[in-house]
Amino acid sequence: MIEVCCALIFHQGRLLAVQRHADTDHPNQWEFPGGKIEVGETAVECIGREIQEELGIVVRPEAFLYPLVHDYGSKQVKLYPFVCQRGMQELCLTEHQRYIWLNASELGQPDWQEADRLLIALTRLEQLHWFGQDDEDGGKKQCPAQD
Ligand SMILES: Nc1nc2c([nH]c(=O)n2[C@@H]2O[C@H](COP(=O)(O)OP(=O)(O)OP(=O)(O)O)[C@@H](O)[C@H]2O)c(=O)[nH]1
Repeated sequence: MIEVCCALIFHQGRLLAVQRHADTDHPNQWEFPGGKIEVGETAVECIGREIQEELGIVVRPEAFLYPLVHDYGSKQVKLYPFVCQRGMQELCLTEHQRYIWLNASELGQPDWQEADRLLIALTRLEQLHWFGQDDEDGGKKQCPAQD
């Protein structure tokens, strides 16, 4: 079982999704930023490290959702989803090809990895109260190349 933390990062009431590169497992599919928990690391430490590495930002975990186990056939993944608010730094991708900010009604549109599609459906993600909420930095800081 691969234990993976992922971040549901909200900003101005929208949720961040990132797209995997074409040359990875699950090419071009969408997921939440995150990665595998390393030996000796807590889940909270993992999510902080992964988000710093992948997006170059510091996030503040606010809540966690029930973990979800999914069997891809070739691997079993246990996904630990953390709800986070975005920090103040610019968002710049190091391990994904694109990002998008989704509102609740757009959650079904990306071609998600299977575990993420299940997470969205089973937890009724569109009902999270963070959708539609504003946050403090007014959305001014974004990586220019991604706008
Ligand atoms: N980061 C992330 N990984 C996810 C999500 N959903 C999901 O099934 N996964 C799976 O969890 C694992 C996360 O691994 P990783 O981020 O550390 O590294 P990776 O994609 O290069 O995977 P790999 O080392 O197995 O090739 C992958 O097997 C990926 O397919 C998600 O929302 N975020």
